[in-house]
Amino acid sequence: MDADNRRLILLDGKYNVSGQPPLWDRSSLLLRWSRGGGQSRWVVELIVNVELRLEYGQDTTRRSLRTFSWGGPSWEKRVRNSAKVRASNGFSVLVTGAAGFVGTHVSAALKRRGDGVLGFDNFNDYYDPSLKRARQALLERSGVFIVEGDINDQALLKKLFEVVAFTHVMHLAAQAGVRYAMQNPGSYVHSNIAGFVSLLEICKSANPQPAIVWASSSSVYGLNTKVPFSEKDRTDQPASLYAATKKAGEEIAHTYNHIYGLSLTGLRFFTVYGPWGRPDMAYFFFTKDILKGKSIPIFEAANHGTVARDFTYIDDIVKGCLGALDTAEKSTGSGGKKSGAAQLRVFNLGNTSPVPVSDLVSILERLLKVKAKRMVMKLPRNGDVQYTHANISYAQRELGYKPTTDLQTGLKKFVRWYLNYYKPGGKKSAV
Ligand SMILES: O=C(O)[C@H]1O[C@H](OP(=O)(O)OP(=O)(O)OC[C@H]2O[C@@H](n3ccc(=O)[nH]c3=O)[C@H](O)[C@@H]2O)[C@H](O)[C@@H](O)[C@H]1O
Repeated sequence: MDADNRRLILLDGKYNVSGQPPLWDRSSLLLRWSRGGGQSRWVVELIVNVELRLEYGQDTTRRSLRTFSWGGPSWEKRVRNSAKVRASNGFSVLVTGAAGFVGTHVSAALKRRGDGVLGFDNFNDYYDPSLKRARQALLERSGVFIVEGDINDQALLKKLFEVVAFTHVMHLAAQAGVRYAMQNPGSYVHSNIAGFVSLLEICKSANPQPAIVWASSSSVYGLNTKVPFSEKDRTDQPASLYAATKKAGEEIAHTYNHIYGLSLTGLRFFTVYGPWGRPDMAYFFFTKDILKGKSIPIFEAANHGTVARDFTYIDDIVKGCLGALDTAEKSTGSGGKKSGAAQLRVFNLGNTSPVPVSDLVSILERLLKVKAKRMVMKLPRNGDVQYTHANISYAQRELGYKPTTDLQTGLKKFVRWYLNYYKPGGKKSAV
């Protein structure tokens, strides 16, 4: 919509965004006495206060992106208890996206080794929120409290930093999924860009500033054809808005590191899978549909080219995340002021052995003992790339990262969890 169109529709009073009140209620009419060209007249001016933020920065289309209630002495006590460090030299970690797939596993692992962990999640309905609630229940049993809120809520984040002096932030809250970006682009900007900036704003002003480890993505390599992907490769041709927002996150990280001395480590995850995984991912919904006898779309590239992923098992990713936290140096600033250069890193966390999607389906068939109804389709141009393959030598050297789970072994664990979780009366197994 061009500016003039927008103005006309605004004058009509019909233009609104995602069920929000019309934008013009923030606008005003001005009556001005104008002189010029030998004439004097009254001029009516419409001051249009259009905030693009309303279109892309806010995502109110989701049921769960609502206002949350928080605060009060018993709430603060729960926050403090959850974040309390039990091991000597342990960390106090704020984990955003704690009810998510990776967030749950990382929170549980940190808690197990005696770190203080406070979870944070908005429980949005991108996929079945009951799975997030089940993960929350698991974490609660191990002593991790998840604060319900959105990372764009600066008052809430600020409050958390007043209650707890977090040493680290593990930032995993994000809008994931490469294909969904075409349906709901605003949700990617809301979480992965505006939300990240909101969090960094609070971290930069915190005293002490925490060190931040956050989830980037293998998708930043976009249309690159040189494999394996190395951190030194170009990342300027993303194939999806998801990838573009993760790439933007890496640039934003650079800025906050440069200006405020925040210690920042980005982790480029490669197609993470495993128990308690994300139902929007192919291995998960393939399992569901194979069991239901539904056909599954298997993508192939032009000329029957193989589509493959460097599928990485969740336990390996968790080790990489902990390695990143353990080697993160302190931020150098305090109260919004930098006092020296701070650490800035980006690592690939992959498995270094890409597997064709058709082989993934064969493994699932064997494990489920059901023949899949395969429907081979051309790779759609909606965000997917043909191939991913991580070079992990940098993470190996710096983080001691060494993936040990092949796809067959990892999927076996996933399928065992899946069958147990979705059986009648299931949903209680441990991480
Ligand atoms: O590494 C990442 O950073 C990203 O990993 C994940 O993206 P992808 O690698 O695309 O995973 P996923 O959708 O499971 O598709 C797997 C394979 O199945 C193929 N695929 C997919 C759907 C389908 O219907 N058919 C099909 O063949 C498809 O072509 C692909 O080859 C995360 O979702 C994303 O959030 C991000 O974290």
